[in-house]
Amino acid sequence: MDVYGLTGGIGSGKSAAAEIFEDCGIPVVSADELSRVVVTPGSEGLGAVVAAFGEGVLDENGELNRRKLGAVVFKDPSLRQKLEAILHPRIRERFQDVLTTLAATGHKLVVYEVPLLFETGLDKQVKAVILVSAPEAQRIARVVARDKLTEPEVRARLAAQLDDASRRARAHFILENDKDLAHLKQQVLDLLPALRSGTIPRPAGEVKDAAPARPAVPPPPPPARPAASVPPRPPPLPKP
Ligand SMILES: CC(C)(COP(=O)(O)OP(=O)(O)OC[C@H]1O[C@@H](n2cnc3c(N)ncnc32)[C@H](O)[C@@H]1O)[C@@H](O)C(=O)NCCC(=O)NCCS
Ligand SMILES: Nc1ncnc2c1ncn2[C@@H]1O[C@H](COP(=O)(O)OP(=O)(O)OP(=O)(O)O)[C@@H](O)[C@H]1O
Repeated sequence: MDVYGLTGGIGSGKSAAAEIFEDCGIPVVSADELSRVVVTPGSEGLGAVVAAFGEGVLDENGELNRRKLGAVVFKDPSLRQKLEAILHPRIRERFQDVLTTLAATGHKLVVYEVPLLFETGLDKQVKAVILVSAPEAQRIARVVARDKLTEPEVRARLAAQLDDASRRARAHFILENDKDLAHLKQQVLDLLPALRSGTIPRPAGEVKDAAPARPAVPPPPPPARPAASVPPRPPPLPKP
């Protein structure tokens, strides 16, 4: 089964692109969603988070207070790494379970939406990387408008992620999401034949760094002068 990684910085439009893939009948698994599944109340994952960060990260219903935990871990890289060390192996395990189920139901390809695809080295394990890209200011404005995070909170997450230029250099396909959703949708539709056939271009960074390619067919030699163009020798002069 072919796994395509879908990634991008915060607010780039990963979920928007994921929805379009799903509308096209391609299953999408979201690492953000799995990161919620592994900390549901009563789960072993939530127990591990509480053991590491204390009961203070739970709300009155015993659920993880994600905003509170986010405020803690995005201020301190060592605490963020501590949380990632708890959650990432559990997310990976869950993903393998979902993959097994999808393969058993006859699916040939799946899109895995992972914000930290490059940061976790997962880009090396997928068939190809699809990047959703948009200018930083636009991404911040979108997330703030979504009313989920404040601008300083978004900036703190940005700081914990790879920059977009590095992502662009390493992605096989780039969806430019700096216009409306119809523009994004058209790019996803244009991408489908390549994903279905497995035709993967080289990342822009690799192409730029590579030695100039030799022409596939050497240029033809210059044409030989046609014999007919040689003026005929004049007949020998009569002997005196
Ligand atoms: C800190 C948590 C509880 C905050 O939860 P919250 O509901 O506010 O955010 P959510 O999980 O929906 O993530 C929203 C976006 O934040 C960014 N983000 C999330 N985790 C991280 C991280 N560890 N590093 C950088 N950016 C991150 C991503 O762009 C993501 O799409 C949560 O993000 C979390 O558990 N993070 C650690 C797990 C992780 O690395 N998840 C990313 C998927 S691999
Ligand atoms: N092309 C677009 N035009 C207008 N709004 C958009 C566009 N793309 C995405 N949005 C909106 O911007 C917000 C962020 O998009 P989305 O949630 O898809 O990003 P994301 O990369 O999944 O974000 P996060 O990293 O926070 O999970 C959403 O409210 C979404 O509806």
